[in-house]
Amino acid sequence: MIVLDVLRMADGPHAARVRRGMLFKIGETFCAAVPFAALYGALMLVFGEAPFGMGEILGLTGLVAAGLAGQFAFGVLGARTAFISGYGMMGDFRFTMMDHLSKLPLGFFTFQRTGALTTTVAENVKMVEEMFTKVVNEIVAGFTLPLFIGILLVVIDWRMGLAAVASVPLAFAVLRLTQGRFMRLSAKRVDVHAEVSGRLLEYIDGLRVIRGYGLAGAKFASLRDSLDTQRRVSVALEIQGGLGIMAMAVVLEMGFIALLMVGAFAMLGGALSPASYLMAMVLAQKFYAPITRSLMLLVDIKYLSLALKRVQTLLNAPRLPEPVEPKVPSNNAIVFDAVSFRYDEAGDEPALSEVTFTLREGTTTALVGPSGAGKSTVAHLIARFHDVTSGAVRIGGVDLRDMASDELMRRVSMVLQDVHLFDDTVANNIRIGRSDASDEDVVAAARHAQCHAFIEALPQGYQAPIGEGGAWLSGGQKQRLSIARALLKDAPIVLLDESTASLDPECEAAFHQAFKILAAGKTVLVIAHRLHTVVNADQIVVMERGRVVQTGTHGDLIASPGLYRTLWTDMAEPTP
Ligand SMILES: Nc1ncnc2c1ncn2[C@@H]1O[C@H](COP(=O)(O)OP(=O)(O)OP(=O)(O)O)[C@@H](O)[C@H]1O
Repeated sequence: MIVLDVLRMADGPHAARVRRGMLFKIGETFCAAVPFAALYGALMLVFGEAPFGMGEILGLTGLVAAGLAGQFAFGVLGARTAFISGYGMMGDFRFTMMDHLSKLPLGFFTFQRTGALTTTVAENVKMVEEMFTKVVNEIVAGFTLPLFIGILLVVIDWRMGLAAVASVPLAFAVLRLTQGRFMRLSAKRVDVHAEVSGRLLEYIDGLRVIRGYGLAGAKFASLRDSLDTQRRVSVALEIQGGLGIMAMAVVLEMGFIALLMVGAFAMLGGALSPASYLMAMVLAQKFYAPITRSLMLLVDIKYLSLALKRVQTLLNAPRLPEPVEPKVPSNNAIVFDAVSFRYDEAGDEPALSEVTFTLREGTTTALVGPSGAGKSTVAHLIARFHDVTSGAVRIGGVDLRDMASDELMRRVSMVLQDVHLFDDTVANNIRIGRSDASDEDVVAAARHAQCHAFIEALPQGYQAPIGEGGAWLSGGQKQRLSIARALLKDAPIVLLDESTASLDPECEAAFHQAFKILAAGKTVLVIAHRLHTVVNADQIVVMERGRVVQTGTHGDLIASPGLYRTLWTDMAEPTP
């Protein structure tokens, strides 16, 4: 039962408030029913069924005024409580979700998943928020008002009360009958919606390639297919949902016919007064509309329950486990001890097989090897983007899995090929490295990273907005900003995924100058794509198809036959 699920979700400090909000809503609807009792009294006066006097009139007027005042007071309190608890709870919930996302292995975030995630985090959570702030209380009101009116009807005449409520279970049954297909279509729509988000994300991300190959708009088949399915499912769902609701409403209103007839017979037989008959007719008008509305909301809430399920599935995705008793490394040497790793648990080819080597503290190790050899994977495992499949990665003698993730992140800086810039100022993008850094520290880091000159040349300098992704910055400028971040962070371990191939010689020189300052005294791992940049490394690890095939200095490796010497010779004598 979805309403129970919702209540279960409302735990923590907001739970009591959510329930209080519901009680206020019940109070509000009770007060809304009070004027009907007064109306009944007035009708009895008019039809001469009760003694008419000023006292009675004043009494009834007071009753209506009290009902309206109570309705207003409870209404304000209820709305306030529902909004505070609903938005408060979902605000906390969003933070929990962000925190959870930050602790998932990076393998979780494929394009399709990221699209679905955007839908879940942005839209589905918003839907659940609506449920808490508005829908649940509306349903509470939608069922309690008819309950009070039903009681009033029974008090007036029990036969009319029964006639009025007889159609309610029938309406429920009709709704249930039409629900199976509706829920199947709803589940499909939620899935298709997430798929469309993934496709859109892929489309926007690959827009340059798509345009380059003339695949823009409707020619981009996968997005078009998803949009077509979304349209078909949405139309079918609206038609199916509409049919069910209409059938249910008609069956429900048939209770009014029963009420008319039962009342008429009772009045003709002298068992019912005209005031009671008239009052029952008026009450019937207020009886069915809220039930129809509530049943419609229940259908909506069932749809919302699918959104809730997606949110719960996301929260249940397993995080990288945190140690119960975290250990602190004694130094910053890194050891790969017989590490094997598969991205896909079921896949045949491991990305790394039995990789063993040591990065001594304060030295620079270069990783070289052909494309796909596993170099980036090594760096990602040091940053614990994933956990190893077997073996262990240790820093200062401590297995990464025994180290608190905050401790690891404090120790490691990454300068990646793909520099991510946020839609913020230049200064704040550098400050990602250390959020409490002063302006002077930011400028000093930018100077050392060879960024100061181009930042100063901007009209707004360090306060210039970078724009999402930093589209107007060159590749070399982005990389140096990334070094400025790492300089500011000043972590003892630095991982550099070097892609200097895209830089012109001047930019490359500036980059290496900046990196030299960053690397001084640190334990450094450089993923090198061009061999001439690694000749001075303290150690070179040569990889091929996920294995370490050679280790040594440039001098050692060039002196003996092997992959390194082949790569070096090929580089020196490029094939014509
Ligand atoms: N996210 C991923 N999911 C599945 N397989 C992956 C993923 N990333 C890399 N791989 C695979 O793991 C292997 C090693 O890739 P890796 O990126 O570490 O190589 P690399 O040496 O850094 O390559 P390059 O020099 O081209 O960047 C390759 O076979 C690659 O296809």
